[in-house]
Amino acid sequence: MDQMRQLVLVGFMGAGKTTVGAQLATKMNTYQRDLDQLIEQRLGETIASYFDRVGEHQFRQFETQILQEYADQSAILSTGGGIVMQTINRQILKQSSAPVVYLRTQPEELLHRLKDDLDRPLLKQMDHAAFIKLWQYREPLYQEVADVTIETDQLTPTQIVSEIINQLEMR
Ligand SMILES: Nc1ncnc2c1ncn2[C@@H]1O[C@H](COP(=O)(O)OP(=O)(O)OP(=O)(O)O)[C@@H](O)[C@H]1O
Ligand SMILES: O=C(O)C1=C[C@@H](O)[C@@H](O)[C@H](O)C1
Ligand SMILES: [Mg+2]
Repeated sequence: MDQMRQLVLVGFMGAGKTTVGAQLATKMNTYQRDLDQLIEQRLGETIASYFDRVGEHQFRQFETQILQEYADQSAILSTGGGIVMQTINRQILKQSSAPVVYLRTQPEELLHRLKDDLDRPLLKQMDHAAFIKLWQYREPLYQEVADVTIETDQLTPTQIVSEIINQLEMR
């Protein structure tokens, strides 16, 4: 794989975009950008606090603005779990020169991974049934933008990194 080859990671919250993105960057000797972190840096505020203050609609508008800025700029771009909710974001991802990798994880496994996590605003508002419903709603949207899908349930982040590199090299 080229040293600076670009790649975008998408998937539901807890799928491992931030964790896998960081490991991929080390392995590929390049850098990772995390869209949630870029948003927080730009806002000077956590997403959780911004969400509470202005609501989801305004957060999504800001998310699109930052995605537009970085979609073609970053070596490895880890996106937020809700990036596929906006049609315009899906267009940006499909038009990006970077292959889009969907980290696909079953909702039960995600709930297990996130059980002690209080930082994700949407998680705070949802019971298990609502979480599964949102997963089912988003699933085809991730598939729509993905060039490669990796089933992550049974894999460690290190194994996922190897699988991504293998699959991209085979393309
Ligand atoms: N393959 C994996 N197996 C087990 N645990 C994992 C795996 N990938 C990530 N995790 C754990 O799951 C949690 C969520 O991971 P991470 O923050 O990378 O998800 P994310 O996709 O970036 O979520 P978000 O969309 O909310 O930013 C972390 O505690 C992380 O250590
Ligand atoms: O799934 C979602 O909609 C979100 C996931 C996080 O990455 C953040 O982008 C934010 O909390 C929204
Ligand atoms: Mg993340």
